[in-house]
Amino acid sequence: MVKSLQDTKTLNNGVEMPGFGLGVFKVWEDDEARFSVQKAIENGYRLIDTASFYDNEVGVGQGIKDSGVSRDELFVTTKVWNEEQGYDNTLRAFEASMNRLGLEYLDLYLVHWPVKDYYRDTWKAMERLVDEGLIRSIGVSNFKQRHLEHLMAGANVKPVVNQVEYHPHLQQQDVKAFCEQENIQLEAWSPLKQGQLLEDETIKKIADKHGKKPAQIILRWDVDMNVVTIPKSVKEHRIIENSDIFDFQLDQDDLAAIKALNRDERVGPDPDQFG
Ligand SMILES: NC(=O)C1=CN([C@@H]2O[C@H](COP(=O)(O)OP(=O)(O)OC[C@H]3O[C@@H](n4cnc5c(N)ncnc54)[C@H](OP(=O)(O)O)[C@@H]3O)[C@@H](O)[C@H]2O)C=CC1
Ligand SMILES: O=C1CO[C@H](CO)[C@@H](O)[C@@H]1O
Repeated sequence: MVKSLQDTKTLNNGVEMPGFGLGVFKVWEDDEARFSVQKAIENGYRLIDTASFYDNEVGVGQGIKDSGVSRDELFVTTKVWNEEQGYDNTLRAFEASMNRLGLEYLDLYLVHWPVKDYYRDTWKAMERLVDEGLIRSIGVSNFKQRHLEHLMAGANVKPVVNQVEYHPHLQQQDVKAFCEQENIQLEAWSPLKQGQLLEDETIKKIADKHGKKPAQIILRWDVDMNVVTIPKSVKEHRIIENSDIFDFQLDQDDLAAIKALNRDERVGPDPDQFG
C-alpha cells in the first residue's frame, strides 16, 4: 500500500515505480510544461508522465533539469504515438523523444494505443531498446484484455504497466482484474475525468466529511485501489493539493459510495476503435 508521495510499487520486472505522479497532457507550451514539472518535483513528485503526442517533451526535460533532483530519483514516462508505430518507426520515434527530453535513458516507454496490425512490431522494437539499456521498463496504454493477450502471446518481455482511463465513472473492473491476475500494474489517466468529477455531489460530500478537496478524495481512492495515478495541473497550489492525500483515510462507506458511481462512461476514445 502506498502511504506517501514517495512510496513505490514493485513492477513485474522488479523495477520500483512511484505510485503517484504528474500528467502533462494539454500543457502545449514548453514553458508551461517546464514550470509544472519543476514545481511538481520540488514538491516531492517523482513520476512524470508525458508522450510524444503532447508535444512538450522539450519542456518536460527542461523542468527535470531545473528541479536539480538527480536523474536516478525520478521516473520518467513517455509514449510512442499511433503514427509512430511499427518496428523501424518506433526506434526512430524513441530516439526523437529522447533527444527532445534530453535524457540518457527512459524509465518507462508505453505503446500509447493498441493500433491494429502495428502494436506487436512496436513492442519488438521496445524490447530491443530494453536490451540496449536505453529503457528500464516497457508497458502499454489503453489495452483491453484481448489486446494484452495478443501482445503477450508473441512477446519476450511482459508489459509492466497498462495505463488506462480510470476514474469513479469508469472503474474498468474487467481490465483491472485481468491486470491484477497478470501482475501488470494499472495506471489511471484522466483520474479527475479532466475535472468533470470535481462537482459530483457524492465526492463533494465525502470531501466535506474529511475536510479535504474533491480532487483529493478521488486521488486517494486511486491509491486505495492500488492504481498509480497521474493528475495533471499547471497550477502550483493544485499540484501541491493533489499530492496532499496521505494524511487521511477513506472508510468503508466512502469506498462503497464511490464504487456506486461507476457508469462505464469515458471522456476519451474507446480502445476498440483502434482495432
Ligand atoms: N494514455 C493516454 O491515452 C492518456 C494519458 N493521459 C495522462 O493522464 C494525465 C492526467 O489526465 P488529464 O486528461 O490531464 O486529466 P485529469 O483528470 O488529471 O484532470 C486535469 C484537469 O483537472 C484540473 N485540475 C487538476 N487538479 C485540480 C484540482 N485540485 N482542483 C481543480 N481542478 C483541478 C486541471 O486544471 P489545471 O491544470 O488548470 O489545474 C485540468 O483541467 C494526463 O495529463 C496524461 O499525462 C491523459 C489522457 C490519455
Ligand atoms: O494521451 C492522450 C490524451 O487524451 C486524448 C483523448 O482525451 C487521448 O487520445 C490521448 O491518448
